[in-house]
Amino acid sequence: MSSLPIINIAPWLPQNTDNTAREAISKALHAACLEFGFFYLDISEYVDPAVADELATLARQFFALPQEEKDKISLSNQDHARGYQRLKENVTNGKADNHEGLDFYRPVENPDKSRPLWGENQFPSIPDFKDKYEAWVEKMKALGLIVMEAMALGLGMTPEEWLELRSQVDDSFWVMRAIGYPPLPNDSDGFSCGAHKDYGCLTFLYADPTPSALQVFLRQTGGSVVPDAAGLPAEQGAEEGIWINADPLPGCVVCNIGEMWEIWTNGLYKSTLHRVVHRSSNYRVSVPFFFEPNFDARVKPLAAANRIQGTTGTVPDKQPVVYGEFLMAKVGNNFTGGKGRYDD
Ligand SMILES: O=C(O)CCC(=O)C(=O)O
Ligand SMILES: [Fe+2]
Repeated sequence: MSSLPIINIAPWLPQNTDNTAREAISKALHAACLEFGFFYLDISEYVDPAVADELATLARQFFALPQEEKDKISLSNQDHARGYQRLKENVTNGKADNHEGLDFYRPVENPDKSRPLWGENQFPSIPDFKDKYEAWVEKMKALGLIVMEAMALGLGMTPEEWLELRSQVDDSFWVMRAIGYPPLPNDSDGFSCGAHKDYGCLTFLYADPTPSALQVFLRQTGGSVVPDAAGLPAEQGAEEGIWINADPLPGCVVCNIGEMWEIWTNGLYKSTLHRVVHRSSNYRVSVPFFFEPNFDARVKPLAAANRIQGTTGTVPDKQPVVYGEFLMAKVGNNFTGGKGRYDD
């Protein structure tokens, strides 16, 4: 059992126009982001859950291929970001993660694989794979804008303020991943995926039904400091709280906010640590979609957040970032030290 809220996005779908219902959802999003930074988003009225299942099945087919087949679309053929990444190639907090992955990013004009992040996506030659994944990307991009608008209202933004925020996310530099997790060996002191915060805007995670794999760190004053936090940035490692399971729920994606929301809200909303510890005997598959700001978006504290904070005292403004520069700094390590995307 977990205590993360379940929020149904249905009232915000274009065909539904009941403003009272929309406001209630926006309030629920605001409360969830203040308290957890994580929630279940019920999208069963938006997509047929069978479509998400198909993505997991396709990913499973790919990961089941012989190693040399998978290596044919290795990220080292490209910009070291787009493509297949072997088991344990990703490193978080100094430890190899017990997963393999396949990453796709927003296509770029004039691709150049010698430039970080600027190469071309590589799709497996499994029938339907490319079409089904591209269709999901389109669905999730549209969902990103819907959730952002609902959150803007929850934060008390005016329609004009929303339009300005919308212009920062309307050409999202999105990332789509398929991740394959063999069981973590019992004697391993590592993680399937080490504790990290997502660095962008909104993550929509669909995972197969495997329970007790994804864990979310609930901040609780008086709880113990982050266990197993070795290697985390000090201010994160010093947070107090407990780990809870965020098991998949039918019809829902697990949604969490990334570090860009911390900046937009000047720390009012916190991006939350999570990790994967998969010790059951099956091969687990998850397919997160990362809805991110535009590459050139200048992300800075929003006036609406300052209005809320103004009532509780003065909070120093967080430093603005240009999303693309922030992203390059995050993944830049991949290209030099062979470090992974979750490393700070
Ligand atoms: O596989 C999961 O459940 C979570 C993956 C994750 O946190 C990520 O890719 O950022
Ligand atoms: Fe994550």
